[in-house]
Amino acid sequence: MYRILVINPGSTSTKLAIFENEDMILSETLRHSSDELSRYDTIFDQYEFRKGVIVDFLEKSGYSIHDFSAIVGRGGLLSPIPGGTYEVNTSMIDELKQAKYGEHASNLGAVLAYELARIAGIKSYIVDPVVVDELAEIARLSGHPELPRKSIFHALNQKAVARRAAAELGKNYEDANLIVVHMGGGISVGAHVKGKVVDVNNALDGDGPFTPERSGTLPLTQLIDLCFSGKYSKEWVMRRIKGNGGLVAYLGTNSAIEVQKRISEGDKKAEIVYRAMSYQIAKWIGKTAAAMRGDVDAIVLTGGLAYDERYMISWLKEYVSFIAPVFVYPGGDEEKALALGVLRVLRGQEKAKIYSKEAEKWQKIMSL
Ligand SMILES: Nc1ncnc2c1ncn2[C@@H]1O[C@H](COP(=O)(O)OP(=O)(O)O)[C@@H](O)[C@H]1O
Ligand SMILES: CCCC(=O)OP(=O)(O)O
Repeated sequence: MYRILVINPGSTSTKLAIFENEDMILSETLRHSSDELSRYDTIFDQYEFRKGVIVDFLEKSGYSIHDFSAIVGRGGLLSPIPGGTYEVNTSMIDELKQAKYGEHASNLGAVLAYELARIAGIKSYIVDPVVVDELAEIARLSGHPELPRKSIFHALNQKAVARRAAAELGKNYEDANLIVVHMGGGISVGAHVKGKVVDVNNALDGDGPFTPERSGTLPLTQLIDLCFSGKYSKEWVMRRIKGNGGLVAYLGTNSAIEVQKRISEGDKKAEIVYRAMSYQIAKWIGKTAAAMRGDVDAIVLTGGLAYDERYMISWLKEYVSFIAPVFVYPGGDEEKALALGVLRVLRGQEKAKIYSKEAEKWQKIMSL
């Protein structure tokens, strides 16, 4: 029997789980408020805080770090690579620590898994990191050659729930056309065409609907004016669009649970802002349906916000049900997908990929 520790750092949460083979025997989600996270200047500054959450979880549940066969973390901002299970290595860790490809909580997944695995003398892995890139050539153009579009999204959960939806439709994932919408701290809307995510908004960098903590796409020239007004630093502007944008900017909270409560108590501003977020998500779904020429088998809604049947899900259904049937998978399958990715490697069904080799191969293909 293999016992696997799963570490999933999100922008608003840390999710932990313990698997014995395919079975999840324990799990916990710790939610982090924007105030709590605003104490840290960089993602790496959160390392001790997030590690403390894991140590507490293990202590509470009576496990030691020596009880595991392997540790798997959510994969962060690396060079673009194909999907799969990767063994964590030092070149990956160096890039994540330096935030070479940007700052996001998922950068801590590999680092935490690696450091804890080192103590236990076992291996650590990541699966389908946020930089999985399957974009169609046409989707890479932004409107200016110096600013190509990038594939940064909830690849792990998008792929996992897309397979679940395809199975529900009686199809193989490789034969299905799906729009998958992950709604967490960030929001990504992916066009899954026959097993590949051929288009998706960059969920991290100012592209897409606004989210619990991000601004999404902003009016471009107004943003440029703000940046050059002389009043703000680059760091300040970055913070305003990532971490302090979206619900945090309008309502002072990254918690949709809190926003729902305010709406049910009659708070009109909370209702307008939350409705605007659903309206923007719906517009991205419509735009993605057009990119798929309307050939959509199902729309899949997932992530933390998909628990909100009363407002978010019912509003979205009003807007987009005309496109295709809507499946709702609240939360998602991230922890299971991480554990299964590692199990395939431990059982010898798949070889773990090597990060630098895959990144190099990808770069060669892209420069053809
Ligand atoms: N039961 C729920 N009802 C409504 N919103 C929820 C619920 N659970 C979580 N959320 C909201 O989902 C968002 C976080 O989603 P999640 O997928 O856990 O994000 P992340 O992994 O980015 O931290 C938060 O705004 C949180 O308040
Ligand atoms: C970096 C893209 C994935 C993302 O936005 O994750 P969170 O929802 O955890 O912030």
